[in-house]
Amino acid sequence: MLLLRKYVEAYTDQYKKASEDVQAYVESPINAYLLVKRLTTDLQVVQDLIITNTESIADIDKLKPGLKFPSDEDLNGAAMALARLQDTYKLDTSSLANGEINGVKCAAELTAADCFELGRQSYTNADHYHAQLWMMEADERLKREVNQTVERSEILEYLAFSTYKLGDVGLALDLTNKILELIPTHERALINKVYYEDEIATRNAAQPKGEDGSILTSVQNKTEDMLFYEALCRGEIKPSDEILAQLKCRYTDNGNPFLKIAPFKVEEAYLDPKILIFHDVMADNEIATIKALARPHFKRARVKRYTTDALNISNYRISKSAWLKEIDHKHVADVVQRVEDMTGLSMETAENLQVVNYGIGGHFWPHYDFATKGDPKAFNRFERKRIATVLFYMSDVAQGGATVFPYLNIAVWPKKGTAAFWYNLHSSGEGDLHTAHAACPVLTGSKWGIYDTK
Ligand SMILES: O=C(O)CCC(=O)C(=O)O
Ligand SMILES: [Fe+2]
Repeated sequence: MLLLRKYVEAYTDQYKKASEDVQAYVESPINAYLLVKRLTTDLQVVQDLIITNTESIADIDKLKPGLKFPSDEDLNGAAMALARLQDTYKLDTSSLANGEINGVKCAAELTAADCFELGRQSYTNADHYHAQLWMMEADERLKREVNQTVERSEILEYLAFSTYKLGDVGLALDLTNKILELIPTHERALINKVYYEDEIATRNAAQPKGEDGSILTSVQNKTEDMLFYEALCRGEIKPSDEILAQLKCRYTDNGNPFLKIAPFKVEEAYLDPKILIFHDVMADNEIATIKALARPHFKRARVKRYTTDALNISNYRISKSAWLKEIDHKHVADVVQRVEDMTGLSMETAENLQVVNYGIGGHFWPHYDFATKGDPKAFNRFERKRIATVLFYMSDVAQGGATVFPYLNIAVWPKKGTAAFWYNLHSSGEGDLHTAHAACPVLTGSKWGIYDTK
């Protein structure tokens, strides 16, 4: 009973602290992780909090009644989001643990136990690369901790095993010997020692292990395509000078008399396929209305599996969506009309407007907006081919969050009030395979968009 009271008190304190941190948490993935550790309830809440943040203390307050201790699943989601950010934006583990992102201090420091927890979760995901990084960091931090937050032998055990999985048996053995210096009777260490020594003796050591079918997030396991995608997200890749030289900016009225007075400001981002950026196409008050209308209806985005036709939550698309109709508000109808004016395409076949919010770590892996060949539904008469896509940005994003086209080497950076527009199909009606695109993970801040396909 006493123990229970202690838990509740500790938790209440954590909760208070977490609420104060909300603003800071919006700024930093590390704070997001700490926040999840402090007040998660269930997976849905983690998704709301860390993955697609809710931006306000009122939202956090709503969670109060259901508070429970963070589950393994919650912490796991947080660790995966952090690993994604770490890889994509080449974030250094020690700096992250110091609460720094790209040289700017924006979060509290992690304890050795926090680092240990991140390592343990990575290990559970068979992500031995990040497990090793975080366990090494935990060990470093532990040396400096007066009140030690975790047992060194536990760190060393995970560290030895991930090191072994990454192929360095010699180091795994050294680490295991260190455990035995601390606890000479450590049972698992004694068994592993013999095992590692055997491996070394049979010179079987060079082979990295660990193909157990689980998620591969380690840098070692990344394909060239993934590494290229991440470089694009970091803004390191550009189209050739020849291609850039052909791009123009212009005013356009699309032959529409109404637009003669206020033509659109259009910037070409690519010519074939045509990708255009429209500047200043949403007013601040429209953005405020649309965010407010969408907020109560947000649900974690789901992805259709064509094999089962079921809509699933998936790690390759992490964001919240809500759908709005023209009748919901004049501002929605105005935006729908604007899409028609911008594109010259009728909105009759369009889906409702999808409002999307990505929080820290939120992203959408490279994909097409039209049904691809392998998808039997592509030939279903109910499944429309999406001719074009319009994407309005309703926020700037402090760091990360670009829309990138991996086959075209271009990155479009979100800017409040602008919109990107592209055709997904060739004029023949066939899908244009160069239109593959993705939403890079948000590193700091929050990304808001309206997504409309027609
Ligand atoms: O948010 C983005 O940058 C792209 C989103 C997207 O491609 C989609 O929702 O289909
Ligand atoms: Fe898309």
